[in-house]
This record gives sequence, structure tokens and C-alpha cells, in this order.
Amino acid sequence: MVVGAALVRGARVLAARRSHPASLAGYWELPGGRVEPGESDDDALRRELLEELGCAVVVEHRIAQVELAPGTVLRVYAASLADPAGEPRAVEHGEIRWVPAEGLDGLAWLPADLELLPELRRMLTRAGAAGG
Ligand SMILES: Nc1nc2c([nH]c(=O)n2[C@H]2C[C@H](O)[C@@H](COP(=O)(O)OP(=O)(O)OP(=O)(O)O)O2)c(=O)[nH]1
Repeated sequence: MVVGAALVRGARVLAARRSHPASLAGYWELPGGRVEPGESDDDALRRELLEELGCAVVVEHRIAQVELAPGTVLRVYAASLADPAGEPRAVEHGEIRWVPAEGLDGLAWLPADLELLPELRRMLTRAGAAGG
């Protein structure tokens, strides 16, 4: 099981460019990773984002899921920074970027993530309309 975060600030979502392994390097993804035995999805996301971005996050509701391979699912949760003034850092990624709805199509996403883009776009459009 893999969990990913749609980390939203204002009307932008944080996209991260992988730097490893070589087969995935250069592709953009949502920060996250594998759920370890005994962990909840929430625990795993908070741990992964602390490792990858150096900041604490609040995990909200699940927004989507996609099958990565038979028996492996990526579950995506909306999330926000625990400290809104905090600034994530690309600790493990080549680059991170806050992307608005209209920028989603311009990134080379991992193939499975392409399926998530309509839901991410809806989420960001709602966040924009709410003035966030
Ligand atoms: N984190 C993340 N992984 C994704 C996304 N889309 C996608 O296909 N994946 C795949 C890539 C990897 O094969 C797998 C997650 O691997 P990962 O490298 O992030 O997991 P991890 O940090 O726990 O590291 P490891 O166990 O592979 O060493 O899921 C996504 O949006 N976010």
C-alpha cells in the first residue's frame, strides 16, 4: 500500500520531482511512500512527509485511489501544513513546486498520477473559489 498527499496551500498543490530510482527519476509525483506494517495511512503520510519535506502536516480526507500494480494501491489524501508559515524543503526530491490548477498538465507526472489530475484540478478550483 502506498499513500500520497495532495498538500494544498492557497489554491496550489505541492508536486515533487523524483530523483531516484533511475527508472522514475525526473517524473513528478505527490509526496508520500509505502505504508509500513502496523502503520495507519495517516501515520505513514505524516512520517513520509516529515522525511521528504521536513515539515509536519495535517492529514484530511481521502480524495482518490489508483491501482499501481496488481495488489498495490496508491491512496491519496488531502493535507495541509501543520504550520501554515512553514516552508517544505526538497529533502529527498530533485525539486518541489507549488502548482496551480492550470499548471498540472504541464508537468511530466508518473503514469499512475495522470488519473489523479482531474480530482486535483477540482480540489484546487474549489480551494480557489473558497478564497483559500
Ligand atoms: N509517493 C508516491 N509514490 C508514487 C506516486 N505515484 C506512483 O506511481 N508511485 C509509486 C512510485 C513507487 O513505486 C511507489 C512508492 O515508492 P516510494 O519510493 O515513494 O516509497 P518509499 O519512500 O516508502 O520508499 P521505498 O520503500 O520504495 O524505498 O509508488 C505518487 O504520486 N507518490
